[in-house]
Amino acid sequence: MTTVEKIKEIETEMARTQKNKATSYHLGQLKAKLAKLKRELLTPSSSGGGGAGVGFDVARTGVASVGFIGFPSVGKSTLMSKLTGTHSEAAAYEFTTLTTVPGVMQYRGAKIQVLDLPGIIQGAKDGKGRGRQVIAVARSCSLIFIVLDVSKPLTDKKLIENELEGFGIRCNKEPPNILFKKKDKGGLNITNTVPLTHLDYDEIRAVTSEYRISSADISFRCDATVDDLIDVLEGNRVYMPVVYVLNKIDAISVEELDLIYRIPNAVPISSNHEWNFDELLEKMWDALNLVRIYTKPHGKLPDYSAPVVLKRDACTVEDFCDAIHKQIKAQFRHAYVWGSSVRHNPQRGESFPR
Ligand SMILES: Nc1nc2c(ncn2[C@@H]2O[C@H](COP(=O)(O)OP(=O)(O)OP(=O)(O)O)[C@@H](O)[C@H]2O)c(=O)[nH]1
Ligand SMILES: [K+]
Ligand SMILES: [Mg+2]
Repeated sequence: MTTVEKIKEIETEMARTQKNKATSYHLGQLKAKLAKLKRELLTPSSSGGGGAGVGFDVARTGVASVGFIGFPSVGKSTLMSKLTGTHSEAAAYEFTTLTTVPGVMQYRGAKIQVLDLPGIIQGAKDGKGRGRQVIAVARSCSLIFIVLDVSKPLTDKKLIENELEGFGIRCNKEPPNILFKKKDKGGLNITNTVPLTHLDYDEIRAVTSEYRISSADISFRCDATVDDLIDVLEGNRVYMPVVYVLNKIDAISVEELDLIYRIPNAVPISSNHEWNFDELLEKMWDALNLVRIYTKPHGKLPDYSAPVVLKRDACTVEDFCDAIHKQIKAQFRHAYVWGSSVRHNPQRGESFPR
């Protein structure tokens, strides 16, 4: 039996098992087995799985990257060409784009790489079409635009999310707050700081036993599900910011537009007409979580024309120096930093430990 067939079998078994006290151990075990099989699909050693490959891996530039994921002909390439000025073939037939097409966008002083990708189909994560290579590229981006055609059923949104989930990508989700520490002996020590309403002891035991963990401290600091626990044990999940780009609003009525505006993290646009690009770019900027740093020569005004742009989780004075030139740190003495994160304006940033 192939891995995909084994996955199918477990999913069928799960669908016919009702969740109750008596079955929770069994269901926990099935979920853990499923997660392990899915990991097999993602590891390069298994047939056809793993990383991107020819035509899919492209040179990375810019401080951040945005990957476009969606079903065929939703307008990904049209959007890419309009945003970056780089031509990516767009046409009325499906699978016009067959490889990764990179482009660069300049926004608020930041150089952002945009990756137009081939359309995916349902079952992509299991190896249908080029889906796996496509999603592997998306996994390495800083942000994903899930592009949807608003004249198609909105259930497409869930289908795409499922494909990404199956590839270990978690959309707009924080990592579950579960502390896990494996030990050599002492058995399982399970504690929780909040009531666990989705998870019982049997399920936890089923999962840990499936992963051959007999001794560990597990501390739940959130109302976790069994999937959250498995995510922590698997450890290779990517917690990805996602913006839902609802394209082709020129093809629907104002009443329909009112409805789709309620979807969280979504921006309705028309790629063809360049409608609402401002809102899209603002959402993109917020989701990328970047900071702009302006240099100020001693006794002069800051140069507001060309910021150094860094990621918010890596924007210390040291990161700043490294972004300019690797050698700067050697001569560096101190910097004065103004802004919202400092204790007082300006704050003196000392030299780095060497
Ligand atoms: N009405 C309307 N049509 C659009 C819009 N954006 C794109 N299209 C049309 O949708 C069709 C597909 O556009 P593409 O940009 O090739 O779509 P894609 O998602 O890149 O397609 P694949 O590469 O095949 O997956 C083309 O005929 C476009 O002209 C839009 O805003 N409104
Ligand atoms: K197309
Ligand atoms: Mg395309």
